[in-house]
Formats: sequence, structure tokens, C-alpha cells
Amino acid sequence: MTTVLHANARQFVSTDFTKQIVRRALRYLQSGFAIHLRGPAGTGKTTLAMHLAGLVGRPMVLIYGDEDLRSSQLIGSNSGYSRKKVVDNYIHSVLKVEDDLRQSWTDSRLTLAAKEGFTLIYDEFNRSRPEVNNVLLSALEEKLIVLPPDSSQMEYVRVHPMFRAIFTSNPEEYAGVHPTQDALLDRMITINVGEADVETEKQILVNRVGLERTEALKLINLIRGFRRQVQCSKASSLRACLLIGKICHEHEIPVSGKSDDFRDLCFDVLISRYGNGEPQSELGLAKLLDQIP
Ligand SMILES: Nc1ncnc2c1ncn2[C@@H]1O[C@H](COP(=O)(O)OP(=O)(O)OP(=O)(O)O)[C@@H](O)[C@H]1O
Repeated sequence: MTTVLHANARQFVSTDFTKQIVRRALRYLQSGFAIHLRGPAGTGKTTLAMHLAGLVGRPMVLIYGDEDLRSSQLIGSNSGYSRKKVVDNYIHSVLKVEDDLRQSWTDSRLTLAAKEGFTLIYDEFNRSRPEVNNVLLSALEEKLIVLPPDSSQMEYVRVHPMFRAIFTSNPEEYAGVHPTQDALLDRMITINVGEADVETEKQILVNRVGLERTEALKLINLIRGFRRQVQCSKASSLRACLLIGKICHEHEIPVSGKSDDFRDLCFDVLISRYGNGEPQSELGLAKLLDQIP
């Protein structure tokens, strides 16, 4: 059984930064193209993909890229047998027996979305092995999905005109990520999603966590300052902001370098995430914390 999802529009924080990505992406989706949101971890790609799927207005199905994902988990597979037996003895002297044994085929998420015209979100699709994603080539270009010949089904599924696909990925230098086939990249429009601006991060912290605007700004500046100091360009600061902000809010910890609880929290969250293992990074964080009144 496949679960079909519906987006929750209230969760999404809209700012000028997100609006201009949404405007572009929606335009491409409306014209029937698949889009690909690419960017560092925690820049809001999955959230954006869900929001876009909500704006498209069709039910959505979600797939997560995974090293162990098999193509049968994308298109479907035979799931046991169904047997039909008809015994006809209507005329006493004649016994007619019909025994029909068939394999039962179950569609998987891609096939379901393609047949029904749903929106497919394939999150971190480049964590799956490239050959697994080959089925997408014909789905996106020829609008056909080719099923295995023994699938006791039609061999081809025609893609519904309302079918849309939204892909997300982390850059290739991330661990556990495979290079993407050029042919697949050629069939989608890639939007690079960079780190959100300060206003967007602030708005997300205020709306999602309930922090005061001034506290949110202090926290963002601290984390950005620390990332600059340790020259971290990989993950964005949004998840760390949300994490620290939520704990501060729920445990009434002030965003202040004078609070030992706040200092401990920042060390626990930030050093393991962004620290480069050098003792200077701890020293640098301590100095930044000293500057927060
Ligand atoms: N516009 C937004 N409105 C509300 N919350 C947001 C928004 N953008 C991001 N977030 C929040 O920020 C966090 C990170 O976002 P998300 O998981 O979408 O990032 P991602 O780029 O998909 O990360 P990864 O590459 O690690 O999967 C989540 O908790 C998400 O709810």
C-alpha cells in the first residue's frame, strides 16, 4: 500500500528569498518540467519541495534516495499469486474445471504517481545508485514507464499529463552521494538553493520556534560568525539555529553569553557540527559567546 500525502501550507514560512525560488520552480512545473532543488544540507530543499507540491495542488508521493533502494521499489514488483478456480457442474454429466494461477503485481510509488498524475518528490535522489534511477529517464522524456516483462501487467505505463516530479539533492562532495547521470540531469531543471538570508532564518525561528526577533537575530549572528571563523561551507546554519532556538525556548534559557546553560548548549551543538577538531575552534566559539550580552 502506498501512502499519498497532502502538504501542510501553515508550516511553510514565506519570505522574499523563498518566494523568488518558488516563483521560478512553479513556472517550470506548470510547463510540465521536472525540477531539481540542489544545495547543501539544511537549506530547506525538502520543505520547499513539499510546499511546491502543495501549490501544484495534486496529491504527492514521497521517495527517499537510499543506497539500498532497488528499482522494484520505484516501479513495483510481483507480490505473490492470486488463484481463481471455477468448478462448473451445471450439467450433471459434465464437469468443467478452470484453474487460473496469476502473479499479482503491486505498483510502487513512481508507477502510482505516474498513472494517477500525482506529484512525486524524490528526496536526495542521488543517494540511490545511478542505475536504479534509469527508469526515470523514459518517464520524464518519453512519458512512459517500462515494466518488467513478467509483471503480468501491460509492459508500458503511460505517464498521466498531470504527473510532476520534484527532486532534491546534496552536492556530490557529500558522503554517501553518487554522481548523477548527465542524461537525468538533462531532463530536469536544476535550481541551486543556497543558504537562506538572515531575514528568512529569523522569520523561520520566530514562526516555528517562537523566539523573540532580537533573540533570533543574536542566535543567527552567533552561528554564522562561528561558521565563518571555522570556514565551514558545508551544512547551512538553519538546523543548528532551530535546534538551539527550540531548546532555549522550551527550557527558558536566555540567548546570552552570560548564561552557562546557553554556552553549554552552543558547545554541544556547534562544535560537533562545524568545529574542525582544532582546539582553536572552541576558543573561537568562547570568544564569540563573550560578545553576546
Ligand atoms: N521556508 C521554511 N519554512 C519553515 N521551515 C523551514 C523552511 N525552510 C526550512 N525549514 C526548516 O528547516 C529545517 C531544514 O529544512 P529541510 O529539511 O527542508 O532542509 P534540506 O535542505 O532538505 O536538508 P537535507 O539536505 O539535510 O535533507 C527543517 O526543520 C525545516 O522544517
